[in-house]
Amino acid sequence: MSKQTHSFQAEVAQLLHLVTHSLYSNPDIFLRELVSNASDACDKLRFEALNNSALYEDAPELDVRIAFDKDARTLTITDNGIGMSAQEAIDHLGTIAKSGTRDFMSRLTGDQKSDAQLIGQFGVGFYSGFIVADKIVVESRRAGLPASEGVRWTSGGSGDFEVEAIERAARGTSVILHLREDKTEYLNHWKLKSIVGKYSDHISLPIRMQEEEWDAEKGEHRLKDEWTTVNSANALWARPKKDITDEQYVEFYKNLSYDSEAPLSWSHHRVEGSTEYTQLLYLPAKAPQDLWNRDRKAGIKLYVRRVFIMDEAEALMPAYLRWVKGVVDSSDLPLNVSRELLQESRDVKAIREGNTRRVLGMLDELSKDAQKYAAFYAEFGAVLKEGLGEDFTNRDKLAKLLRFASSTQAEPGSLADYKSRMKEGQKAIYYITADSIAAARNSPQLEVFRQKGIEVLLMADRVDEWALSFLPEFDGTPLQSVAKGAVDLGDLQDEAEKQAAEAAAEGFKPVLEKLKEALKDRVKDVRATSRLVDSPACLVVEDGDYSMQLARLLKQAGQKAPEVKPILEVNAGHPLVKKLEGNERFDDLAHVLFDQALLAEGGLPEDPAAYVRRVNALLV
Ligand SMILES: Nc1ncnc2c1ncn2[C@@H]1O[C@H](COP(=O)(O)OP(=O)(O)OP(=O)(O)O)[C@@H](O)[C@H]1O
Repeated sequence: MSKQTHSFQAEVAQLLHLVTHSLYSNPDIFLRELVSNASDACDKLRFEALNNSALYEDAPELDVRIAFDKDARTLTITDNGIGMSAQEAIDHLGTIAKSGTRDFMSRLTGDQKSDAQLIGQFGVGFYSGFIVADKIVVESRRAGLPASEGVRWTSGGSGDFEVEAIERAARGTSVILHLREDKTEYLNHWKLKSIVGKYSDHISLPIRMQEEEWDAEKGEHRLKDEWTTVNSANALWARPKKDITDEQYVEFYKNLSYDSEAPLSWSHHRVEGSTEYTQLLYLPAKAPQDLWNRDRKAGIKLYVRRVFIMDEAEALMPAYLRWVKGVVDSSDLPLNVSRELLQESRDVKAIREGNTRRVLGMLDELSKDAQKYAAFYAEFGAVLKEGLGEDFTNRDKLAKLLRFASSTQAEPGSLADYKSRMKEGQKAIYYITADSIAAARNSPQLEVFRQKGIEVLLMADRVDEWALSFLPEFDGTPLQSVAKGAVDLGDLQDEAEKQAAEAAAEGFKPVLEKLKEALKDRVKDVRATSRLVDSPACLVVEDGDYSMQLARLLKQAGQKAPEVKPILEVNAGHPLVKKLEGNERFDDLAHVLFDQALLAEGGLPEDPAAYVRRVNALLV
């Protein structure tokens, strides 16, 4: 075959024009693309050789070699993979077949700056070479063809390319980049090695380079003869599970997470079906410092066919699982997928759902070991609750994983445990939120529950009230805050008690009216209650209102919180309340009653000095 000149397909010409006329946010990506092509070519050879081992010729060990020549200003990426015939070189390097690049082209705006940015994110396969080179020569021989059927493809990246036959003994492909004037930085061992380390470390083939040594006579660096492997050549997740030891899993986790502690557990699966990917997910033992930062990116690295694409691929894990570490390696996504595309992709959605299911499954498994699970929960329990508001599909699974302190139990337990201890006739799961578990445990609102031996869950995490608002029921039983609305213990309160309470309330009405008048600026209502036993009064809010505690939290966080006016509930049987009737210091007593209820509930009197003055006046 003599030298032939071919024109690029129109789209390629358009793409090349862009590549050669733009500035790049990240020129390093060309090496990732070319190494990935080289690795794909080796995968293809391996596959074809399954039925025809002669294709390996006398070189069964596959690798990728990166070499540079400072004098010639060339950088060469060589593989001993499948190679290309002359026709394949014309077809594959002259047209665009892959969907990713077509998609990329369709997103071009014509505005040079934004298009250049797009290229940086995408990478455009083989043509990325023109980011750094003004001429590319590809020499190749397809496995199985004789040495005389080699091909040389040459292009300056404008409208056309040349193809000629060459003699090539070695099977596979060399891509020779003639570097642009301003791209001398890539003629540097260290620079190339660091790009490989960053983007191609987990390519499972060895990527080899020649080490440099100092030639004192000539006063310059000289390349050594032997080739050393510069990547770890070890995509752990791509290996069969049975070949990986626990130590190797742990070591990989430490590299991945920079965590010095071993993970609690891990899960490694190849997911098959309409979306195919490998997931290797780890549950860390300790929460990171910035766990609470919801802007913190997820701990998942995304690979496409073992080529590193991005860190912190937040689209692959919901925010409430942002602390899970791991790797997802997709077989379906295009290599040049961008963060923007990730958000839209159906495959990514399927992967996220698969990851979520897997993590919840791992947690379910972990929860069978109460001690281990308690240690996990102490670190991550609170952030897990965010999922109630975030992931409705998995709400029931998530609810089963939650643990709460309880007014009657020494150790935190699950909602299912609570249900198994519910009293005959009890219709709700009762809970209280407060600033601390101690404050919740000693809250006056709990008195009647304690008297009747009814368990109440105690909650003191910041997210509790918000999260619980998304969990109206568990396994058919409603959840009810004991600090909201009137307390109705239903069948747990006997008829005689109810009637006695109503009668007492009737006789007590004039006092209630006076209290309402005295405290009209501070309360929404004043009413008699049967929820108190030892305390004279307590504060509650209406169903649907923010609790006083949540309003305080929001205020502390500098957020706008609606003004919550509480309801003062008083215990008509308490000696202090009995003293109110006809008392000449009614007004002072009323305010003290209110401020004490506020204190008991974790708040502070609006005017502490006035409170102290009133108490002192009553004491003398
Ligand atoms: N080193 C190589 N050995 C053999 N064939 C190659 C090599 N590099 C490129 N090719 C051929 O050229 C084609 C185009 O390469 P390009 O990088 O533009 O896209 P791609 O590799 O198909 O897409 P993607 O990078 O998204 O997988 C490849 O599909 C392959 O057939």
